[in-house]
Amino acid sequence: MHTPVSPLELTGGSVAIGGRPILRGIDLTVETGDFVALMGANGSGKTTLVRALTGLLPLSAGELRLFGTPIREYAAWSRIGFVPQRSTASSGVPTSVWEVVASGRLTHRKLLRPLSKRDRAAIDHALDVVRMSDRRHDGVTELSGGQQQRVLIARALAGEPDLLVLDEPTAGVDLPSQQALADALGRLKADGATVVLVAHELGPLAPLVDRAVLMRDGRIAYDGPPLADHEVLDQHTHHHPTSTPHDHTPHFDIPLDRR
Ligand SMILES: Nc1ncnc2c1ncn2[C@@H]1O[C@H](COP(=O)(O)OP(=O)(O)OP(=O)(O)O)[C@@H](O)[C@H]1O
Repeated sequence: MHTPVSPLELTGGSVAIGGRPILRGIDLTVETGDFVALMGANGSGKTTLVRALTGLLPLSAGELRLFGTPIREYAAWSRIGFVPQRSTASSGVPTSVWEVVASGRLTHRKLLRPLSKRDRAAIDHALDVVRMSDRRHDGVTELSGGQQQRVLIARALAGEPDLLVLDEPTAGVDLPSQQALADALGRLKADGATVVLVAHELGPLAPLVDRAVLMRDGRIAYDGPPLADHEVLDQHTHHHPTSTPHDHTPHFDIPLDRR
């Protein structure tokens, strides 16, 4: 439960894709129990950073340690739960909510063994945390986008990770579902979970976030307590925060207090 080492420790981390530098010299340490939001404009490098942090993208420079172990020696992948961006819970094959969540236990199971009592308990608990227990027999395609996102979080939770990384869990999700997601993440936080999530806007997640890491052009521009809208604007830019995505104007539309 009490991990003496940092779940994530990236020093001087750089990533280049197709020879183009995308992340430059990132220093980021996440401690046990942190609830971190990676924020920033479109294209600032948030998704690339979470992919690098979870070992999905190689570093071109720098060092990454996961739970104290250098990435090249790291093997305990079941300690990390990853919910990728805008993933769909199903690809046309009718799959039940329970099956999707149960697939999150795969890293814990011996091949071809039936689910153990412990597996079933972890699956039930994960469904309960996201409040989807009563939908366990439904097909995932019958669910709203927000409910599907909760199922994907439950799938990651079923693996009982020590670190949960989520890429834009609230993107494209209606406000009541965002609130339901925030409630689920709030229950995890209350249990001492370590969470790193990408968020364009915090919305209902704002009260949970202890630390905001603001990305700008592949670098960390700010790392500290979440700032209110006007403070962010005062500190970083005088541009009105309505610039279009993928332009090169720095914009910090982080409506922490909106809604
Ligand atoms: N596979 C790739 N090939 C080429 N360029 C890429 C690739 N992945 C990301 N990039 C580029 O890297 C930069 C950072 O992208 P990234 O997706 O990390 O940003 P982001 O902050 O997550 O943006 P968004 O909010 O739009 O998801 C962008 O300029 C993007 O075009």
